[in-house]
Amino acid sequence: MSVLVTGGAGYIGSHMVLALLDRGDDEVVVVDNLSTGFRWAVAAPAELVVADVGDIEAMMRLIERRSVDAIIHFAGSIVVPDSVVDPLGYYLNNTVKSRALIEAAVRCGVEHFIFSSTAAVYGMPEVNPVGEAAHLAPISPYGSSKLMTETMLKDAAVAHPLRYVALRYFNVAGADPAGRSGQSTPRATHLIKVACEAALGKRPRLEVFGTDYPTPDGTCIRDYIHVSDLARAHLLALDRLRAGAGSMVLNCGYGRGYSVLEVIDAVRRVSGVDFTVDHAARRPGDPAALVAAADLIRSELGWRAERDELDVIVADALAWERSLSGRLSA
Ligand SMILES: NC(=O)c1ccc[n+]([C@@H]2O[C@H](COP(=O)([O-])OP(=O)(O)OC[C@H]3O[C@@H](n4cnc5c(N)ncnc54)[C@H](O)[C@@H]3O)[C@@H](O)[C@H]2O)c1
Ligand SMILES: O=c1ccn([C@@H]2O[C@H](COP(=O)(O)OP(=O)(O)O[C@H]3O[C@H](CO)[C@@H](O)[C@H](O)[C@H]3O)[C@@H](O)[C@H]2O)c(=O)[nH]1
Repeated sequence: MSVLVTGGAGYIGSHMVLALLDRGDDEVVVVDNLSTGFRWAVAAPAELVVADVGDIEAMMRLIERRSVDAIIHFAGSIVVPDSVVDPLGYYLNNTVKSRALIEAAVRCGVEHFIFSSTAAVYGMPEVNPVGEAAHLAPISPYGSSKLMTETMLKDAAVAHPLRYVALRYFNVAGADPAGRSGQSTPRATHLIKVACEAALGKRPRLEVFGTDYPTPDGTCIRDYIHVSDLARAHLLALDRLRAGAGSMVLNCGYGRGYSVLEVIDAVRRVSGVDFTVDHAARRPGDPAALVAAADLIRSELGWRAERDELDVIVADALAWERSLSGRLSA
């Protein structure tokens, strides 16, 4: 039996492949169209198939050839502001193509499906920490495209012998502690990555988007989760599904938030570099605070955080950023 990891050449997917291989699950096949991922990010002996998850026939052939019993679906488009500019592109890549993949799974009898959802399904939550039962009101096409996939999975799981876990990631950060993978996308927009680039002189400065939010220091608060802790949550979800558990929707965060200024302090502290920080206008669509209620994932999966110190997340991200320059041309 193989695990199919879509988007396994990308940031989080490449850590998932490492987590599977590290625990001895060697039958791993990756599907990635390399639109933002990297061939080198797929660790051996995982097989990389360069294909599009929307190609239902190709997905069915692959599922049959590798006897896939579980799909972990990371492939997608991820930049929230881009989704506002190109909503139909986001609905195509995230929703329409996920529908094709789910149909391939159903037609081939794959019973276990894990989906990368997002805290963006909550929009601007009225209460923090935000629980899984909170009102779902995405404010971007990106968040809507992910919520629509959650809905398809919910309905498909009623009609077919398919069980799924939708994991709603909060802000994913950090890198493999052993230095084998990390966030590599050029022109990244994520705060910790951008701050590490500024600390290493790859950017002239960091801009703080908004200092007048109703938070203690006026900047936005987010729940940053280490990518290795997140990958481990997927392993546990996979084990639960294979053991017969029912479908679940779970937040992935630590339940603790840090402001933009606290993150900048951590990057300055860990790097020892006092890089330039400018105050800028609010970025459209940013909620003031987004922190996970993280009890359900602990009770349902027995998940425990291992790298939840902000300085550890930053140190891993910084180490990866230092090692990155030579790799991107590969
Ligand atoms: N990074 C975060 O903070 C975050 C937060 C919440 C949810 N997520 C979700 O996690 C998943 C992975 O995100 P990431 O940060 O690793 O992004 P990423 O861009 O590094 O990885 C996405 C991968 O999917 C591939 N891909 C995209 N469209 C494809 C398609 N149609 N067919 C085949 N491959 C395709 C890309 O080439 C890339 O390798 C995404 O679904 C994203 O929405 C990420
Ligand atoms: O140069 C920067 C970059 C970010 N920020 C701020 O930092 C915070 C975090 O921003 P970012 O790292 O871009 O993450 P989010 O916009 O919170 O979105 C991430 O986290 C969401 C879940 O919480 C996911 O759905 C998204 O895919 C993922 O990009 C926000 O307040 C931003 O305004 C800055 O001030 N300056």
